[in-house]
Amino acid sequence: MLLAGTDTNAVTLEWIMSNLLNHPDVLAKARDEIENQIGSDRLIEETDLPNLPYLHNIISETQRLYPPTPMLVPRISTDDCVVGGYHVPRDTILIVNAFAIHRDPSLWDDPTTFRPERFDEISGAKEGGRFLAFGMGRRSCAGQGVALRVVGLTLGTLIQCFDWERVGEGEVDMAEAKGITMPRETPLEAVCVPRPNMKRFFP
Ligand code: HEM
Repeated sequence: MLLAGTDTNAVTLEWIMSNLLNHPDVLAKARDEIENQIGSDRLIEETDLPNLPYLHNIISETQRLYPPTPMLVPRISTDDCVVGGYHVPRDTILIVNAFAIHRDPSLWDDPTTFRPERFDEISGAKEGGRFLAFGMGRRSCAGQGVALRVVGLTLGTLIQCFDWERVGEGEVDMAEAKGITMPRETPLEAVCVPRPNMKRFFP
C-alpha cells in the first residue's frame, strides 16, 4: 500500500513537471486557469480541483505517455477464456502493456505528442479501454480518487506559487529508466522562483 500510494504519485509529478518545462505554453495555460478560477488572494484548495479541468487534462496526458505502472498488475486466468480473440487457458499469467496501448496510433491521434487538450474530447477517462493509467475492472487502483486529489493539489500549488524554468538551454531529457513504477532515467532538475504575489503566504 505504501509503494502503491507514494512512489506512483511522486513519479507522476516528476513526469508532469518535466513535460511542463518542455511545453511552457501548456504551463502558461494551466497558470491562466488557476488565475481565473482562484486568483492570487488565497492558495488553491482541494475543493477547487473540479473547476480546473485543464490541470486534470495535464495529469491524464502525462499518465498516458508515462504511465506510472506501465504493465499494470499481472492477472492470472481462473478459467479458460478468450481475450481479444486469443484463447487463454486457465492458470495463465496475463500482463497488460498499458504503455504500448497509450501510444498505439490506431487508438490515439499523433500518439507521441504531449497535447493535454486531447482529453477535452474524452468523456470519462477510461473511454474505450484505451486509457489505463489506473487499470480497469475489479482490481483497478483503489487509490485513484486520493491520488488525483494529491497530485492535483500539489501540482496546482507548484504552478500557483512558483515560476519554473529549465536548467540550461536544452530540453529536459524524457528518457525512461527501468522500474515497476516507470521512473525518469535522470532525476529532474529545474529552477523555481517564488512568484512575488504569493510570497506572503510563506512568511
Ligand atoms: C498516480 C498515482 C497512482 C497510479 C497511477 C496508480 C496506478 C495503479 C494501477 C495501474 C494499479 C493496478 C490496476 C490494474 O492492474 O488494473 C493500482 C493498484 C492499486 N493501487 Fe494504485 N495508483 C496510484 C496511487 C495509489 C494510491 C495513492 C493508493 C493508496 C492510497 C493506491 C492503492 C492501490 C491499491 C491498494 C491497488 C491494488 C488494488 C487491487 O488489487 O484490488 N494507488 N494502482
